[in-house]
Amino acid sequence: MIKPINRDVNILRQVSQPASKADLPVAQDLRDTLTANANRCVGMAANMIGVTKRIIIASLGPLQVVMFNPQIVAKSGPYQVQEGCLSLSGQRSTTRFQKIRVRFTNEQWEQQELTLTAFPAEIIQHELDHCNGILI
Ligand SMILES: CSCC[C@H](NC=O)C(=O)O
Repeated sequence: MIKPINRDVNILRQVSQPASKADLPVAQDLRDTLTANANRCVGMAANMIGVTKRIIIASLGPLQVVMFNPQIVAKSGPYQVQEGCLSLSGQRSTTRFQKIRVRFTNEQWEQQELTLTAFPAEIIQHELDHCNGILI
């Protein structure tokens, strides 16, 4: 279901709780909401739709990838970049890493790892910050 975008910083600043299998339906809400906002958004964390669980979605090329309990297990190549966020106005400068390895649970509830670079890596870092209550 398409959900309203949460702009309440009291919720956005909370550290999200680990996700469990019971949270699988949140994936569809994230997919629907990202699709509805695809003209201005490339990724979301569950707290952006008011669910303070560690779940993110990212548009990686043509795919929308949902990750439960994502963790960055390796990173290299720091750089500065200007980013925006659907939950905030304006753009802000932040530090990201050019290359990351992310470990997560997929929608089949299997553990998976992906190595990502450049913009896909940036999206994951932005959304994972949301899970930790960190805003750009
Ligand atoms: C480059 S990372 C930017 C991610 C941002 N989404 C909000 O969580 C967005 O603009 O889609």
